[in-house]
Parts: sequence; structure tokens; C-alpha cells
Amino acid sequence: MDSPKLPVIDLSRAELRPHGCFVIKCNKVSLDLHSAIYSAIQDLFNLPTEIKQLIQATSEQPARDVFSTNPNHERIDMDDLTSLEATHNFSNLLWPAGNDHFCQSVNEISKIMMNIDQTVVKMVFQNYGVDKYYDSHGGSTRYVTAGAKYKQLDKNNENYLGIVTHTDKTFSTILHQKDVNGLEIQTKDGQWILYQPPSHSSFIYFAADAFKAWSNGRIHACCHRVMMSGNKTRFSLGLFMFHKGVLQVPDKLIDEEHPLRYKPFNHLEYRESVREHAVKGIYHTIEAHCGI
Ligand SMILES: O=C(O)CCC(=O)C(=O)O
Ligand SMILES: [Fe+2]
Repeated sequence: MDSPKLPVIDLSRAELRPHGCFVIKCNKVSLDLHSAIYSAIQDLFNLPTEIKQLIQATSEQPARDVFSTNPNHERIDMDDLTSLEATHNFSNLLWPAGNDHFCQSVNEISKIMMNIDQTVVKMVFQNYGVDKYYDSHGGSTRYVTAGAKYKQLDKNNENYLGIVTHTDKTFSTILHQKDVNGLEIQTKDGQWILYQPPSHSSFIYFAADAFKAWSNGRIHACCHRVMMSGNKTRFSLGLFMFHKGVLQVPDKLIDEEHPLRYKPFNHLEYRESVREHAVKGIYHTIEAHCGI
């Protein structure tokens, strides 16, 4: 039997079926930008622990408590880096003498990912015939850029689970990675597909819990995990999209075949509730939160 594959498509034909994700090949990330981004991300992770703790105390760290069960995985969340001003403010906290290299590269990639997200979400709204809601939806997005590091282990050949199997709590997520693989996507019949980016300028796009609920369950929230082989350090960078306010299923997506499955919900409250449950060791789901 052929092993399952992830669809690679061009943006004009964005298709989230069947796994709730697709791979985007674009030409926006030059080799120079690619190396600038990951040297900036490495600078970030190389900061002294006290400084990294300061960032964690000031940022909201949306997913860290939930998915990261492994001390070999570090994640740093940074709010609003699609704005150059917010990027400078963040960077000045860490590098009082300034770090233009960090600001330019991380702001640039955050904007590339934001533009991809806006294109995809707009297209999905159009495909469902609900584009009249797009402007108010798109105008209420909160973007969190996050860098992740998965450590190389001392014992070279030991595998470890970097992030447990989960769906993202976002509306959508876009990920980029440096050269080490590890991200795996679960198919509906439980098989795992390793994400292998076709080029240094490729991204993977995930529909997540809030997108699934908004679409009345028509869009599948991509189930994924990170499995590390432990012989190399892995870095990835993602843009995590949240809706500021209440999300509700558009009337057009409710019919006899698709009766309403989700009550209106406040996305940021859902995220908070996920965190509160995680503290108690419970994996909260969108169905438990607002399912009918
Ligand atoms: O690092 C990756 O490739 C995946 C990260 C991820 O799934 C997450 O942070 O939710
Ligand atoms: Fe994830």
C-alpha cells in the first residue's frame, strides 16, 4: 500500500481536506532571509534563562502549558510581531542596545505568514459563500509568532516526543522549520505522515479548533505531534492566529445535513479555559467547550 502523502498545492487552490492542513510552496523566503531568521531565533534561545523567564512572565504563552510535556522542548511566544513597532518594543526588552537583525527578519517572516493566512481564510470564506463576514473577521485577528527549540539529546539515537498529539487551539496556524524534520500529521485513520518541506521557502498550514467550530465541523482541525530523533537540535517558527471576540457559525453553514454543532464562543476565553484545564491535567476540547 502507498504511504499517505500531504497535499502540496498553490494558494489559488487552497484545500484543507482531508487532513486539515496543506503544504504551501512559495518564493517569499530567500536563502538569506532563511538564515537570518534562524540565527535570530537561536539568539533568542541563547539568551540567559532569567531573561527567557522574563519573556514568559510578560507574554501569555498560549499553548506551552498544554502541549509541552517535555523539558527538551522550549517555546517562546511573541505577540504582534507582524508590526515592526511591536517587534522593536519586544526586542528592546531583551537587547537594550537594539537588535535590528532580529527585528527585520522575524517581522518579515511574520508578515509573510500573516499574508498567507489572510489569503487562505478569505478564500475559504469565499468558497463557503460567506465573504461578507470576512472583513470583520480579518480585522479582529491576534497574531502570535512563536519560536520553538527541540534539544539534541546527549544519547544520540534516542527518540522522544517533542509535543504530544494535539490540535491547535488557534483559528489557524502556519509553521516554518529549519532543516531538521520531526513534525508529523495524523490522518483520519490514525497513520502518521512526516512533514518534509519541499523547499526552504515552504510552510505548512493547519486549520485548528476555532476554524473547525466556525465552519460547523466542516473543516477538520489538523491533528499533529512532534517526534524527535534526538540526534540534532530542531528549530521551528510559527504564526498562531486567534480571533479577538466571539465566533459563531454563519447561518449559511447550517442546514438539514449540517445541523448546528457549536454554540457561539469567545475565542480568547476558549484559549484561557484550555490553559485552566491544562493546569489540572485535563486536555480541554472545543467540543467540551461549546459543542452542542
Ligand atoms: O514545532 C513544530 O513543528 C510544531 C509546533 C506545534 O505543533 C505547536 O506549537 O502547536
Ligand atoms: Fe501544534
